[in-house]
Amino acid sequence: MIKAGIIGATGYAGAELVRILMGHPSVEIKWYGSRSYIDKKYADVYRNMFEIVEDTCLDDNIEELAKQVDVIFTATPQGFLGSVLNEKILSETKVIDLSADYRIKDVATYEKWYKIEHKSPQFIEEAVYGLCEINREKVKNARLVANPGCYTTCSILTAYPLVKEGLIDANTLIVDAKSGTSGAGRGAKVNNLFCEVNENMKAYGVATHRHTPEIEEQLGYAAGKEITISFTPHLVPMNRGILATEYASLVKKADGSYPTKEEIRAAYEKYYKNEKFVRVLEDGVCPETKWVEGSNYVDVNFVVDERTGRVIMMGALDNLVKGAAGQAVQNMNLLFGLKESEGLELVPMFP
Ligand SMILES: NC(=O)C1=CN([C@@H]2O[C@H](COP(=O)(O)OP(=O)(O)OC[C@H]3O[C@@H](n4cnc5c(N)ncnc54)[C@H](OP(=O)(O)O)[C@@H]3O)[C@@H](O)[C@H]2O)C=CC1
Ligand SMILES: CC(=O)N[C@@H](CCC(=O)OP(=O)(O)O)C(=O)O
Repeated sequence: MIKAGIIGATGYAGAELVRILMGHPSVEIKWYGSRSYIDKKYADVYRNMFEIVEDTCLDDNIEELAKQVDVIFTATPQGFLGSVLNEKILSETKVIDLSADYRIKDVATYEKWYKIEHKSPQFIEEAVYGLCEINREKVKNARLVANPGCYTTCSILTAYPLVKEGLIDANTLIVDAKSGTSGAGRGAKVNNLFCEVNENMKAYGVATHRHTPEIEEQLGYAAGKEITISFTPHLVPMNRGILATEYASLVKKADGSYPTKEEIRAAYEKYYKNEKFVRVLEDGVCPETKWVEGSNYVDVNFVVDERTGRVIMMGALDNLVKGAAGQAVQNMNLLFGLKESEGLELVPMFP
């Protein structure tokens, strides 16, 4: 059995990790890390775990944890892992970080967008960006995996084939994304109170959201050049789910015509035909958050708008599963040579 520890097990992403790992046949959770609930029974923090998890919350002492487990998940706020990571930890255990501390390769970009000084940038270079469908081979040999977040996983996977194949001008990409409120975490914030969120929809972080450089970096690798995009997130009154609607200009072919629907579908099939967790929907079917809820799937599709010369791409995922804990477990499976979908055969729930 793989011994796992979770720092931040009492947050929403950590709790989803607990739920998924409880059903994983090859993993046992040895450490439920917390900051506010030390010595309290985990099932008293999350009562859905009553008579399922008997353990008590421990602290966030990552150095002690590293001696005891094969893999550590850090489901902690930005800056936590960066402030505690060291060579000894990485020599003793694998680390999968659900925060953004090791996602962005350029430390100045991280510090500018996150407004945090990075305390251990020496590990940024070796960290592998854990978007499994794209970086699978690199993940297998990593010590440190930077698990992509919810908006970014959805935004990147939705556009990736068309950027990679040069079918769209990546610099024209506009990502309009919506997130359920669990994306903001369990901590109390006025903006996330029931009366602020219910029966309401709002954009936030317009032109300034920290996920913008992450999407630009990853799609830039696919494009083979630096790109600049627009990204606007919105908060919607749902518990879970991300829906990304993405617009980009199609690149004309040598004969002056636009790529056809069939050519675009062929690009999606080329990259995702064998991907268990990316479902390219049938022609005319738009992704919906409900159809992926509770599962590790990302549903994607597109419509060619011949009138404007643009393609509209759409993607949906569950922010806590493929957008966080599910993808982290997918990465863990790769790190330990397990079947990539082990413990992740979660059927979407409905209604
Ligand atoms: N929510 C989501 O949909 C997604 C979240 N993520 C990322 O996962 C991470 C966790 O997010 P989320 O679960 O939503 O956040 P929450 O606010 O729900 O949980 C944060 C967790 O971190 C712990 N914590 C808080 N501050 C500290 C600290 N200074 N030192 C150590 N531990 C601390 C908390 O402990 P306690 O509660 O015991 O105080 C809690 O367990 C973030 O980096 C986030 O960006 C990534 C993708 C999606
Ligand atoms: C609704 C909401 O507030 N969402 C969070 C993003 C989700 C998240 O936790 O960020 P990562 O994906 O980078 O880990 C936000 O906008 O900051």
